[in-house]
Amino acid sequence: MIRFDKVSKVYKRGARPALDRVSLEVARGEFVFLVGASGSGKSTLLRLVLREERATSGRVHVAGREITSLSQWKVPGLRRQIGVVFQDFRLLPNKTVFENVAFAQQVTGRPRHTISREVPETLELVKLAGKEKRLPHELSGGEQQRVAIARAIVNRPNILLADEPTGNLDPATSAGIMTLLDRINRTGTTVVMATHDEVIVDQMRKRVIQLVDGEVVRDESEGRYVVSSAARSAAAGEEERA
Ligand SMILES: Nc1ncnc2c1ncn2[C@@H]1O[C@H](COP(=O)(O)OP(=O)(O)OP(=O)(O)O)[C@@H](O)[C@H]1O
Repeated sequence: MIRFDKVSKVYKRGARPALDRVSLEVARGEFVFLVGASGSGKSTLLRLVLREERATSGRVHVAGREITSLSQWKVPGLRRQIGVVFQDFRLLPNKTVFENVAFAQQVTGRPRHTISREVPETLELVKLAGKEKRLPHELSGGEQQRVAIARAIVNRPNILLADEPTGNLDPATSAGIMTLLDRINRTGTTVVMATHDEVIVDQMRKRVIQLVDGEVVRDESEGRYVVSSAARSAAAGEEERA
C-alpha cells in the first residue's frame, strides 16, 4: 500500500537530510506506529505519502502508484485515497459537527443523498450521534478528535495517516481514540500513526518503525516492542480507571 525505496528528503541544500535513504513497506490493512524524537522525520515521511513534499531522491509508491513523479493534477486523486488526522484537530470552527464531516464529502462532489446517509453513519461509528449540531468549541478535545477522524474516514480512504492524534489528549481519552483507530483498521483501512506516546505503542502491540535523525533504526512487528514493566502497569491502571 505504501513503499519507500531509498527515499531521502533534503529541505535546504547543504542541510542534514530530514529523511535519509529510508526503505520500508506497509502492506494493505496494516497498522504501523512511526516513532522517534522530535525532528527525527516522522511528519516529513507522512507529508511525502500525501505528496505535500516530494522526495529529493528515491521512490515513493502509494496505492500502486509511484508518486514522486506524479503530475500535479493527479495529486487530488491520490489524496482522496488518504484520510489525515492531526494533533490539533483542525476543524472548521464555525461549522457544526455534521457540517465539518459533510464538508469533506461536498468537496469531493458527493451527492446530497449520499452525504445525508454517510455522515450520520460515520458519526455513529465514532460515537458522536446526538452531537451533530454542536460547534467544535462546544466539544471536549476527545470529541473534537472524533469529529476529525470522522471527517478523515467519511470518504472511506484506503489509508489513514495520523500525526500525533493523541498529543493533546489525556491518557483515558487517548485510549478511546486508539480503540477507534484500531476499529477503523479492522475494517481494512491501512493506518500509519506518528506518536511520541510509548505507553500507547506498548499497549497496542502493532508494528513499530523508529526513526533517528531521518534513518530507520528499528522496524519490529507486534509484541516485540517492549517498554518497562512499570510503564506497562501504569498503562493498565489507566485502562481500569477509564
Ligand atoms: N518545511 C521545512 N523546511 C525546512 N526544514 C524542515 C521543514 N520541515 C521539517 N524540516 C526539518 O526536517 C527535520 C525533520 O522534521 P519533521 O517535522 O519531519 O520531524 P518530526 O519527527 O515529525 O518532529 P515532531 O515530532 O517535532 O513533529 C527537522 O530537522 C526539521 O527541522
